[in-house]
Amino acid sequence: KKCYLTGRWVNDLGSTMTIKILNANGDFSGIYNTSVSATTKEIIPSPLLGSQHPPNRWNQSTFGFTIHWSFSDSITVFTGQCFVNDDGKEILKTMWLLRSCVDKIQDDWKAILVGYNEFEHL
Ligand SMILES: O=C(O)CCCC[C@@H]1SC[C@H]2[C@@H]1NC(=O)N2C(=O)OCc1ccccc1
Repeated sequence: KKCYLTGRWVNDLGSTMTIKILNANGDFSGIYNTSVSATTKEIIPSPLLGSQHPPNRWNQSTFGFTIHWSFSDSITVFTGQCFVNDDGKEILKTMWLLRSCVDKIQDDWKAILVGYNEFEHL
């Protein structure tokens, strides 16, 4: 059983994403709907662009994507791997780096958050 990135995913925080394959070298795009916010701004869907190892090696492929948040000045980069677990379910194990926009360089130290999330196919 192979793990295909295309389609809809939900993570342990309840955030969802939809991935569509762009081309044969594994580039993809999609939409990310986060369910958690560090801001008071209204959360809206945000575009993502990414790439994964060549489709001819779909099984357990590694990938990365960037989310250009539509409701903040932050950028988040995810990286992970697509696994099929013992029950035959497709799981994305990911970690991300969030770069939030700080007002001055002296605040650069507090501009990065790191996180990890597991996604299941919807
Ligand atoms: O979505 C998931 O399930 C995993 C990712 C975690 C939530 C992401 S981090 C960047 C973005 C999303 N939520 C949020 O408030 N964001 C944001 O950009 O807020 C602006 C901000 C961030 C940090 C500090 C202050 C403001």
